[in-house]
Amino acid sequence: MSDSTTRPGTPPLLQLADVACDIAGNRIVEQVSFSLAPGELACLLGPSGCGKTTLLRAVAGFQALAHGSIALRGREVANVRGGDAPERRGVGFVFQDLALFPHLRVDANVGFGLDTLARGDRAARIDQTLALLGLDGLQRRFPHELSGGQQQRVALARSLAPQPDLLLLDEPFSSLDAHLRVNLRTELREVLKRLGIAALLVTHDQDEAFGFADTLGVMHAGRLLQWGTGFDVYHRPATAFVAKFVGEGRLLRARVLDASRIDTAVGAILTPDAMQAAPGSEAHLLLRPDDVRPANGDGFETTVVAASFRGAETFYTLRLHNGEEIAALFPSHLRYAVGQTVHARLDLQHVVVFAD
Ligand SMILES: Nc1ncnc2c1ncn2[C@@H]1O[C@H](COP(=O)(O)OP(=O)(O)OP(=O)(O)O)[C@@H](O)[C@H]1O
Repeated sequence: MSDSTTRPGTPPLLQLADVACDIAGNRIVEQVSFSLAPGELACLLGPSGCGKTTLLRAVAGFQALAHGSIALRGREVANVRGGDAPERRGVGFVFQDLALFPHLRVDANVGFGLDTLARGDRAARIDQTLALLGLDGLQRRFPHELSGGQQQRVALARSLAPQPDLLLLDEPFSSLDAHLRVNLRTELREVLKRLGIAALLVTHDQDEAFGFADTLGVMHAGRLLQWGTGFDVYHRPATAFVAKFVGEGRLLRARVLDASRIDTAVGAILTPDAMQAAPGSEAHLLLRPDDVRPANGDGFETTVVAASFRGAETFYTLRLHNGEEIAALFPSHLRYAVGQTVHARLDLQHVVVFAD
């Protein structure tokens, strides 16, 4: 797995080496290795139950390792024999159940981890952090006097106030409506970038992952399948699972013709990398909706199976002559009815083929 974040000479901020975790005798996380550079924002993305939270808890120090090791700032903090307690790791965290102290006002909640600061510095830090998150003037409120979005901001402020160099976030926006979610993740990204704080955020929402992170880690069944930029994960998915899970797309059946060509229901396709698979063997070609364009009479014939208007674009499901279906995103001024014949062509910027 590529590890583009480590610069020679400087240890990564966080490094996981071949980490495995067991819960109740079951292997929940397996063979996970990646590293995070100072200030880097990363997301762990994957379906429910794939082990994202367990991995985050292992980094925080709430989950023991069954194998491998975790290092922070070049120093090992956990291995199979045990590890540093969470409070000794110097990382901030915001978990799903954000759990503000209900009996403490906002300023006391945010100042909770600031015992080592002098009184005046502590008050200044609380005010600065609240201002950063747009919470000016709410210092004296109790949590129950705040909206859900404000409570979420206070929880973020509390974790940011000690100025950790790494923040761990488990679905921190899950209780917010779609609009607040986008606003808060955009603001949080800006704040973290401004302060140079790295973050590892767990989500099963790919828009959130694309919008927040520099680097995405896609997990499935306890394993990290790919660790890379959003662009790479989308356009150069490492496995068929990543291709299907991230973005909309279909895998079209293909047959290897020779080292540089495959045959599909829409004709022969040139592959950029030499095909390792033997001629005649089965493979699959990834087609994203943005790989399919309308064509004027040329191209291949399809039948519209479903159309979903999305404003600027319409998302179509198109059936090919052999019954296979592909997805297409066309400008919405082109209107095709279900059952209509539509000519389409491929405009493949990245040809992704998975050998079976
Ligand atoms: N305390 C526990 N006891 C038993 N099984 C557990 C426990 N905690 C987690 N698991 C199991 O471990 C697996 C991974 O859980 P985890 O919470 O890490 O997944 P996740 O990817 O974060 O899921 P989600 O997106 O739904 O939060 C699941 O199958 C879950 O049922």
